Amino acid sequence: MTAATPSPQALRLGTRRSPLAMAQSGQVAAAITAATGSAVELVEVTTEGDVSREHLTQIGGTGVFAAALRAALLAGEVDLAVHSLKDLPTTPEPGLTIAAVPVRSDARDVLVARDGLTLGELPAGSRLGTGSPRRAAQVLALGLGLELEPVRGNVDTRIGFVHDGVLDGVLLARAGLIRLDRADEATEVLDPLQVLPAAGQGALAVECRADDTHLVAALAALDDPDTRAAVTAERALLAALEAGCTAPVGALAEVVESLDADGHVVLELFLRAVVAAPDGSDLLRRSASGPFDQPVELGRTLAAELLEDGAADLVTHHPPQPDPGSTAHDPSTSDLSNHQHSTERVS
Ligand SMILES: NCc1[nH]cc(CCC(=O)O)c1CC(=O)O
Repeated sequence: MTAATPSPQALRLGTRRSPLAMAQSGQVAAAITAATGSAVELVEVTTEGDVSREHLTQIGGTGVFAAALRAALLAGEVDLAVHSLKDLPTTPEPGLTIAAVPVRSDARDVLVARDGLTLGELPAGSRLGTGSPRRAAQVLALGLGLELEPVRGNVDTRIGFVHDGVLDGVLLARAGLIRLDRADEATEVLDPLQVLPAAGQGALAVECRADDTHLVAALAALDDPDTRAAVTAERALLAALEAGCTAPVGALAEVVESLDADGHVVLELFLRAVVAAPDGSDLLRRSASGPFDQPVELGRTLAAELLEDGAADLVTHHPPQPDPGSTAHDPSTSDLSNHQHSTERVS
């Protein structure tokens, strides 16, 4: 994807320069042009997350990708930006609005492993890379004896670790592979029954200045109400849990048809969630459904239930106490779980 020829009338779409960001920005730009007839040019915005070689959890986590794009929007340097919703902090940015949530791609995670292997086929001791405490915890909880290694870098870099034999596999979002036209490289699509995706995974947010009323109205053409309702429920759940717990969270809401008391078909949201101890030693799973038009209430209700179940205690999971005075190494404070104790969430 290359930047369009600059044109004074074109809408300026601020984007990170990673292949995935360029792909999804280009796809949204094409959809805007198709829906509104407006030309859209891509304007590269460098973010700290792209420049730094530090592990993402050490430079402030998920918000770094969004922050520079939001600053460029507020400064009037660009007119709109496309975010991966799962990378967008749950707190709204004053002065900006999410004008469209386009139709969601696949929300699920995938495994890209050597020799076409699935999780169940990988031998115990196999090493899997992920930068996501959520993915690590849920895969560890399967009890397969797999080892999880923190990795970062773009999709190409991470898959490269498998091709180069550095790792036996990596865990990624299927949506990213689809947008890069690489979905066929996955060796297994992980069932949400076992690995729930991040809140908002697979969905995009198109953000612009709230007072840019013409653009807000034009972008509404790209909005998908089902996706917006689902990710609103997932993000309300995440926001409510973030207030009281630092453990990794997975969440997936789907629009389902249900029958009301009179036998009429009504749309509902079905929300599933997991909160996991970072070492996978403990997981809380719950689901709930509610009216389509009350996604925030659904997310908050399910979060409250998970907190009642003890979600806030999961990150400080205490294995059986060693003998008093013992300085035995606690496996939950290994290098990997220290990364996972970050209060910032990564995918
Ligand atoms: N954390 C980085 C990130 N942000 C969005 C996606 C994929 C696309 C999406 O989930 O919308 C990815 C890559 C990945 O997790 O594999």
